Amino acid sequence: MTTDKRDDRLTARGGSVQGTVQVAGDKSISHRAIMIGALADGVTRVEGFLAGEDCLATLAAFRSMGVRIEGPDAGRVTIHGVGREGLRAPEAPLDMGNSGTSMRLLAGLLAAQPFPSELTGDESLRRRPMGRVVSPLTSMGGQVAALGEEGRPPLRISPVGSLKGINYELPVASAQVKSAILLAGLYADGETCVTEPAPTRDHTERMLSAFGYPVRREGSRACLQGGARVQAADLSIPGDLSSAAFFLVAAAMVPGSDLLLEGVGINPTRRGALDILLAMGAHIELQNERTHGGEPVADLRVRGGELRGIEIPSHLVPLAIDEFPAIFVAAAAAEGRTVLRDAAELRVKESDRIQTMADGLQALGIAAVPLEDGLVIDGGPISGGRVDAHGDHRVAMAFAVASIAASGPISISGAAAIRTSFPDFLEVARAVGLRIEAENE
Ligand SMILES: O=C(O)C1=C[C@@H](OP(=O)(O)O)[C@@H](O)[C@H](O)C1
Ligand SMILES: C=C(OP(=O)(O)O)C(=O)O
Repeated sequence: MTTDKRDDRLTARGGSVQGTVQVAGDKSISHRAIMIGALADGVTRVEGFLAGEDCLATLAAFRSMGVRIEGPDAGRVTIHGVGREGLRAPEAPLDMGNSGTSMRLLAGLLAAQPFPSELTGDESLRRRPMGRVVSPLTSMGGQVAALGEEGRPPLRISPVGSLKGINYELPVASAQVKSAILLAGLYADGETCVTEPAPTRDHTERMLSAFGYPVRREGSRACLQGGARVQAADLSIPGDLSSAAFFLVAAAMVPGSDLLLEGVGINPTRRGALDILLAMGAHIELQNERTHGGEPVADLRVRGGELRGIEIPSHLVPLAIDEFPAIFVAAAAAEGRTVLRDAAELRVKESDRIQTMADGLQALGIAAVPLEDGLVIDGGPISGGRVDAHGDHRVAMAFAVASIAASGPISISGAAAIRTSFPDFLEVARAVGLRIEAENE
């Protein structure tokens, strides 16, 4: 999907971090707005939609299943819901680009449809494990086949008469797997329950409730009864803490920085990065806390100072899973050692984030030792250098902000994927004072 290579190489030359910014809309919530809005009876109006390539892949998939969607236009999207039985067979395989969320959640929804479908993606997505959704969906009676090696995409989904509800214990803490099962459960006979080994983002449960679909939460279990209808609702999507994390780190690690990030989601199942950075000594204040579209939101004021290395508590890992590239940069700039364990999931993201981050940090003179399930980083002087983001948006943005604390420019290849989650990253970064150039600009 990412064919335009103009901004695949970036050079980041440091700068400062000052001012007030709004980060892009939340990616996880934007995907779900399209999916659930499409299944609803009535018209759903969305504000704050993230027009990144991942969410646009979800949007395109629903258009090709007959859903009329207007926008995105300055974050506004209007979804003309077709109702729970209204999706039509797509004419071609659905290309989910770089987006694991799109592929896994759609696998659940499509397993319940009366038509066949196929889900494919780019080179990175075709390397990611899908057995984790194939297995529970098969237990529900679905026919989902992973056509790649060892449970990898593409996925071929065949229609079945009906699905049955299950009681599923997630073997890994994954909101994508939980959501795939719950979306299939909307169509299943009886009740579908998912138990998680640790809390994961609960945007699917919250959004279904906002669309009038009852979801029961009992401790670590989320349950719903199949067969009810979804009612259109207007939604306002908060800023993405996963995008804000790059600027939180940029500002927190350099004395003299002062930044206000407005309207950022602080859902307790997502805010692990805030708690980790606070434990590292970051000066972050949560201001003007409020609820926005069923999600807790705050303005985050962050001021630069000294950070210290910590042992990252395991319970925070799933709550900060996408923010580790940024947190590793904070650890590199911190005094002392940071140890992360219990984070093997990082190896199966858009890149192997343990290895790509360790390689990049080492290239910048930082002692970073990969573990099977984590990383040990000794903070120290960060030099300039060349790093490879391996087409991973979060790795590219992490190294771009690392330049703030580096003694020389950082040249980053494989950075075009930034458009998947934060298409205006360069504009926002420059607005706060970072000096970043894209090759051929
Ligand atoms: O449900 C979601 O929107 C997401 C869940 C997480 O993945 P896992 O479910 O694989 O942990 C996260 O890494 C991803 O960026 C978005
Ligand atoms: C892991 C991520 O996304 P996805 O799984 O949707 O590709 C991410 O955005 O960091």
